[in-house]
Amino acid sequence: MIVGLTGGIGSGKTTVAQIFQQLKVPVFVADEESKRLLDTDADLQAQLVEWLGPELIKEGRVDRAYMASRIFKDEDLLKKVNALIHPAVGRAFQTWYQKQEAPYIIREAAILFESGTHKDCAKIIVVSAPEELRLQRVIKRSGESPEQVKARMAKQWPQEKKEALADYIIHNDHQEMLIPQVLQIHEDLIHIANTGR
Ligand SMILES: CC(C)(COP(=O)(O)OP(=O)(O)OC[C@H]1O[C@@H](n2cnc3c(N)ncnc32)[C@H](O)[C@@H]1O)[C@@H](O)C(=O)NCCC(=O)NCCS
Ligand SMILES: Nc1ncnc2c1ncn2[C@@H]1O[C@H](COP(=O)(O)OP(=O)(O)OP(=O)(O)O)[C@@H](O)[C@H]1O
Repeated sequence: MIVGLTGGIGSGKTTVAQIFQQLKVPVFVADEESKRLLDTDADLQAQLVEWLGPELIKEGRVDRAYMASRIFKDEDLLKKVNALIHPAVGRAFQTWYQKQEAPYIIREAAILFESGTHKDCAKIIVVSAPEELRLQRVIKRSGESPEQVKARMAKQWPQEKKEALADYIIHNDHQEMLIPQVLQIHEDLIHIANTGR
């Protein structure tokens, strides 16, 4: 059974995914696979250089900060990049998924809904946190400016739209503890995987 895990930038998906991993639930992380492809797929790199220019490659690797500075302010470019990378990530997921034997697995992606991937998921978990807190977390983690982080946020669905389609919502706002929320969802998912309801 495929369970989608999503939430806007800085909501805490990765933190939640790590708790599921500790419960021995296999987790596929779309951001990580996307990074691996950027570093290793020569055809993908060549196409990106064509669109973004030779400045994209620094010391043999994709300059991620440069790529972010270009794609999140250019709607057409972002669409093209998404259309190039997302199918490749989807293929990697299928290869990975074939090998899994756990009752359920987690597919983590920031843009699960935006990319249409939610359609492959039996259940969906959305991690939510107030926008200001998400903004501060990401600025602290990445050193990007508020404007840069807001540009990425603007390319993602609003949190309320995601919450409306969620089977489970995890609140990561310092009001509720994360681990008990994850444990309860895990128990429920194991039950569904074993009984079909
Ligand atoms: C532009 C890149 C190189 C910037 O790398 P960086 O290390 O700064 O960010 P990272 O990949 O860790 O992503 C951090 C967060 O940015 C947001 N984000 C990334 N890509 C996108 C996108 N295409 N649309 C909206 N938000 C995005 C997500 O919230 C994500 O969790 C990278 O994000 C990228 O290659 N994006 C395009 C491919 C993509 O969609 N990847 C994400 C899922 S497959
Ligand atoms: N409950 C929390 N308490 C304190 N810090 C937190 C909490 N949740 C997340 N953070 C921190 O906020 C930052 C963003 O969290 P995380 O990386 O899990 O978010 P994400 O949703 O995966 O973001 P992205 O979409 O950018 O990948 C991280 O630096 C993380 O350590």
